[in-house]
Amino acid sequence: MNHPIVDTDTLTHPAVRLERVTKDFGGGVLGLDDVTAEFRTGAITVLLGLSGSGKSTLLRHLNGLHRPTSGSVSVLGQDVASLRGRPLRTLRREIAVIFQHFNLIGPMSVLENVCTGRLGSLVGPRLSLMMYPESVRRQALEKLDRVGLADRAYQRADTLSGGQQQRVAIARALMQNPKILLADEPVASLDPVSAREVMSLIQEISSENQLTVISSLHQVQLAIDFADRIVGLRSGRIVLDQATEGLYAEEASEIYTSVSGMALAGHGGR
Ligand SMILES: Nc1ncnc2c1ncn2[C@@H]1O[C@H](COP(=O)(O)OP(=O)(O)OP(=O)(O)O)[C@@H](O)[C@H]1O
Repeated sequence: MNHPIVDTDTLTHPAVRLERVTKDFGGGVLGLDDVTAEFRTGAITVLLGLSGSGKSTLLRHLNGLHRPTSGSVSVLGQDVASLRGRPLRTLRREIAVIFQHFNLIGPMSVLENVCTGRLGSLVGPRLSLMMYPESVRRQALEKLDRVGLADRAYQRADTLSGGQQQRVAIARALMQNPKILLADEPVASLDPVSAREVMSLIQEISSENQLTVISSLHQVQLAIDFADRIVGLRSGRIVLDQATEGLYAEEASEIYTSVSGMALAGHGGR
């Protein structure tokens, strides 16, 4: 009997669900304010919003770096806030994170940096390339090849351009074989061409691996071009939740108006 290749149960259930999540940082600051949202398996969702609107706070709830003051966060069917120790580490292996500043170890080779993506599942310190099992080094080379940088494997990471460094960070993330990729302003430090290349790579990888991507961004146009859905935050609340299909460039500034609560400069700002 043939078994289905795609796990339909996984596809129909959201990878992530937040239910009435509030994060009170004290002093009257609500990082999140009664947020309810679902993030579908294999979809790319972009979080938009002004600085301080709660995008990073939301992302940090998904891998247990923040715990909600009230409400619940379910990731891959698990209640994140109830996890500690090993079960939390196990869940975190399913969740890769990439950052604005790439977080590579500059003096180390590109290949060594990619190998560190497997550190969570290896026992003992791995300080040099030769200390990684051959299978890990081979896998790292494959991931580098996937992001188009196999020819840079033995170069120091800090000699690469910003766009290339982010692609190395994506290769490192892929070493976890993650189910979820959290991207905290992944292209904020890049020029517009490199930014599009990185977003395009994330889109391809998401579709190849049914990878659920949740990314904060500041560029509405990139969100429209590369995401399935936009979630807008303002003062910790969701003020917009919209599929990008059929959304046109002219609507971009309108979206930002809803997210920021003010019109963009040059578009009738008050
Ligand atoms: N650890 C913390 N302690 C106290 N307040 C915090 C903490 N982390 C975030 N905040 C506050 O919560 C609110 C949301 O911050 P957050 O970093 O999530 O915003 P953001 O949308 O990611 O901003 P940016 O685009 O600048 O990264 C802000 O008012 C911020 O000052």
